[in-house]
Amino acid sequence: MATLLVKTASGERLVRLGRRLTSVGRDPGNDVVVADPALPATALHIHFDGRDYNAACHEGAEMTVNGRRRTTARLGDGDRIRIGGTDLQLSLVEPPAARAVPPDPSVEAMRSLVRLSERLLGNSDAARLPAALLDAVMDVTRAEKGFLILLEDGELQIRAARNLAQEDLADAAARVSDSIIQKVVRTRRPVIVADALHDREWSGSDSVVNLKLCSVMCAPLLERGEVFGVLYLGNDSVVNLFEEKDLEALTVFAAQASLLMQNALLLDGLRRENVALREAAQERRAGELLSAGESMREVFRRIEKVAGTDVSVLVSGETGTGKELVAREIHRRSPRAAGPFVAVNCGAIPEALLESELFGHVRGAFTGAVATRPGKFQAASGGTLFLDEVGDMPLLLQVKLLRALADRAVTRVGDTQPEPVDIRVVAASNRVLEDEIARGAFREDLYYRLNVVSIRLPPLRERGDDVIALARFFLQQYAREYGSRARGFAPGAVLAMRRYAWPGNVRELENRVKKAVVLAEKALIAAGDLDLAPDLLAPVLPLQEAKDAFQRRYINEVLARNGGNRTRTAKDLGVDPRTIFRHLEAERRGDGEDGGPGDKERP
Ligand SMILES: Nc1ncnc2c1ncn2[C@@H]1O[C@H](COP(=O)(O)OP(=O)(O)OP(=O)(O)O)[C@@H](O)[C@H]1O
Repeated sequence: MATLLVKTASGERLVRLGRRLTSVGRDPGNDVVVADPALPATALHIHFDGRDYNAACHEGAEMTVNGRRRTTARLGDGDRIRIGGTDLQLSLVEPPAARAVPPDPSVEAMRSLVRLSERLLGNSDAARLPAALLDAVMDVTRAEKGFLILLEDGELQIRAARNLAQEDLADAAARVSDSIIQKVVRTRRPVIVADALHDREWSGSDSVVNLKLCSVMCAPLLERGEVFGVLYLGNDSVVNLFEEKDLEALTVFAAQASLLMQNALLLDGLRRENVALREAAQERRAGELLSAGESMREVFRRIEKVAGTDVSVLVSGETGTGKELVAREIHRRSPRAAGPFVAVNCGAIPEALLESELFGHVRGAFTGAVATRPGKFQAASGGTLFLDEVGDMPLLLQVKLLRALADRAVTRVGDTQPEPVDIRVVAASNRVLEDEIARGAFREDLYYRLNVVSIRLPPLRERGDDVIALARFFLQQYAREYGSRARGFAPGAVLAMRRYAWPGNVRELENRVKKAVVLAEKALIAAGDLDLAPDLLAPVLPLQEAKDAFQRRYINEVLARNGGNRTRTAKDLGVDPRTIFRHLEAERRGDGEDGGPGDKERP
């Protein structure tokens, strides 16, 4: 039968060509596996057509036959193929020497090591690889115990300790000689100790004497010349067990082991980093308000200031600006973070049910009240109660809410006994509560109780480049979630997003980006994908009109911050109080309504 002599840097071996088609390459799936990094996964095929052997090299590989470059070749006896760093020689007659001469044990050991390395190549699990490596090397040496030790933060850590039965060794640290390991680490060279107890160099070492060591072999694991660990093999019952050639084999194996370990450690690090990044992204999504610019600076400052206290906070801002997210962030950073965060949308619950929803009810309090039930106040005990759309709460309930907040106690519907509750309240409204007070639709005393500190969220259109930063964040998140090919925004889309007024604020941005990402057919999302047609874009105003609009908004905002106090607002803005008065007059004429926070002068 024809044979192929495979010669690589690490040795030679003979392979019988028993199949019609024999594949050769680095991949473990080949018939002839060669651990040559210069080879592609499959480098060539040798085809036996019943009479001749024909070699065909694969794309990406370069083959020479008897020194001449070829892609295919009919092979004759003794022909030499070179591919990558590997030589292959075909023999059509089995060499008699192969049968006559007994195999050289060191070559055999080397071959076993190569085979083992090939087998271990697929093992990239940094936790399990050390034990597998030791089992493999102990298989081909006569060691009865093996240790794989890594240098971690300057300390030597035993990552695996095995016996011949492929079991973990207990009390591993007490079974190795520190002096031998230290020498290998220091000199970066392997060490063989034939009879440790009688060796002049080692017989004085405490660890050697205490452990009654006989034969030890230890080789460094190197990465770019630096030691990152050692392979340590020992036998405590036989002296002169290891010979120089065993050390050679161990050195070769240690070089392979170094590569495999580095590879596995690198992969392990990348895996862990990947998990950490994913978790960070999730956490950010769930808990953090994103902002790249200045516009939210005041919001963040206030969140930080109030989070540690128990004061009530009123969050205002248009729909979709992130009011609930702010409430959650305050809770998350507060001493109540381990307690519940309970949100109630006061505008979404029918008036008749809201009281029982908030304060709970006793059995039989009304038709359908078949059992006594706690309300959201009780559920939030020890945590934070978020009252969303508080401006939609009916006046009668506002009185009860005020009492509950003042007394820190609630009375269930149908009950007479108040029960204490320990909660912190964060309220939100997208109505301007000062206007509601002026209309007589919101109680002023409740407003002051809720608004100990106010946080106003600017609409998205006033947040400058936040719109782009948020859009990119949502794009990345949804592209990952939906496996979309979208990778970024086309310049037209960026322009359109900057110009659009975003009446639905961050929620609208998130929804538009999500839809575009899901439907994306190209890597770059265009303005049309976001449904931002030119007629949706805010018109460009003459400069004076834009200035007037900004001034109006700004004065309203400062008035709101000052609870409608005109004198304080004028002082803050550095203008005459008459300017504020004229502004309010103009506003009143503009919307045709009477009243407003400016009507009541507060101290
Ligand atoms: N700064 C931000 N960073 C990341 N996501 C945000 C941000 N602001 C808002 N969002 C997202 O936008 C959506 C709307 O936010 P949220 O519900 O907090 O707004 P809201 O002001 O309470 O809305 P509404 O007044 O309609 O109740 C949510 O999905 C939220 O996660």
